[in-house]
Amino acid sequence: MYKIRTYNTIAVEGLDQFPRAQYEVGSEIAQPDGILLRSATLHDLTFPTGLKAIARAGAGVNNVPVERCTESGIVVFNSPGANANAVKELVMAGLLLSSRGIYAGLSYTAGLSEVTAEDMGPLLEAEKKHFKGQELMGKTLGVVGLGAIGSSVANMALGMGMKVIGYDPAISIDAAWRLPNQVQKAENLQQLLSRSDYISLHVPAIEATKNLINSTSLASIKDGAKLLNFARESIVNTADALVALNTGKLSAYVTDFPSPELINRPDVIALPHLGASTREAEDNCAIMGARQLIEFIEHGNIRNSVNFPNCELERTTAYRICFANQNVPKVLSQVLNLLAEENINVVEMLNKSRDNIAYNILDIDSEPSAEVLAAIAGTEQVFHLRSI
Ligand SMILES: NC(=O)C1=CN([C@@H]2O[C@H](COP(=O)(O)OP(=O)(O)OC[C@H]3O[C@@H](n4cnc5c(N)ncnc54)[C@H](O)[C@@H]3O)[C@@H](O)[C@H]2O)C=CC1
Ligand SMILES: O=C(O)CCC(=O)C(=O)O
Repeated sequence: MYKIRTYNTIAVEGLDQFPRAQYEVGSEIAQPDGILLRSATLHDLTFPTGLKAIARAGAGVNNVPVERCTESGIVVFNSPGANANAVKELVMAGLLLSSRGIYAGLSYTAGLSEVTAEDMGPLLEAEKKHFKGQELMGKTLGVVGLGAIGSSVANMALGMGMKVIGYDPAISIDAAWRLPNQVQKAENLQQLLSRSDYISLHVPAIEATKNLINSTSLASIKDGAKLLNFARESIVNTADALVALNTGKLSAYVTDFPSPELINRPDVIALPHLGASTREAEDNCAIMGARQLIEFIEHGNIRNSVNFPNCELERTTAYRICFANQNVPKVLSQVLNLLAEENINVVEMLNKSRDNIAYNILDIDSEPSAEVLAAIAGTEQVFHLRSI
């Protein structure tokens, strides 16, 4: 019986992927083979013995100690693109909320319950001047990070008649293909900031993006620009953003990651991390995460990992060995020799590497003995071995 520990509320559609005859799934499981989670932080987790993989039902893995997982041979997955549409739609709402008097107007009308039907019309017509906004059409949106969400946001904005400028120094080939050619390329962040009426952030929370938006970068923005942060709190220096709001340099800050000093300001739209909170996105992420765990646990296949090479081999025999090693010469040949000494034939194999990790899937024609498995596990540079 395999065991999956869940953190956070995971969509039932994802949990239903685990056949209950083979899997026990729950939030109280102590010695799991796999973990399926959303935003819960695992940084203080002591890895339970036997933990093989962690699947983040979502995009950002800043809540997972990825480096420590790699050192312990634990594969970490995310679900790329699975919630991109949900975030894009909320960015669209953020653009509109920061441009039109929607929130202030709603608050105003909510206080009119005592006004008579006769007085209502004239009153609204007299007061609406307080809630005038601006249109998005013709304005420039700067998109920082052109991955799954950023490229989708860029497309949406073009569809709304905006001009779009994008910045992503590490854009993937797939993401570049997804981008319409109307998206102008910024040579650097400063150029993007200086040309944008709206700036939307879609980068991961990593060391390189910490405080990406700070007093120095904010100095480059157009007076009165609006900033949208649906990425992570750490990407914007809140104190510096507040100064920019107070001086009018920024006219609005829309954030999915508010801190206390941002609450109850008319120029801040603060949401409780709602970017991916749609039924569709939660289903997509949970299903993707669950399937990735099942593939890995049952077959050693790796799809959408953030720390191991992706490596998938259709199963050709009843016996499969999967192992990871430091990406140096001769390790694979040593393992093949150990198998050959036991007269075990390799029917199919796949070897993939990523940075300093190599991962191997070997379909073999007979069951490996405990001795040969121990010899492989003891091979220098091998740090993860399973016989499935
Ligand atoms: N508010 C919410 O509920 C959600 C927030 N997110 C956040 O959005 C982030 C992005 O998500 P995806 O687009 O799905 O990820 P992605 O991996 O598809 O795209 C991220 C892009 O950022 C680029 N990038 C990295 N460093 C950069 C830098 N310094 N400057 C400019 N670009 C840089 C990468 O090259 C990549 O193209 C996630 O890491 C997560 O933190 C994601 C989903 C939901
Ligand atoms: O699970 C969630 O609601 C958060 C999603 C998110 O932030 C992400 O996918 O990076």
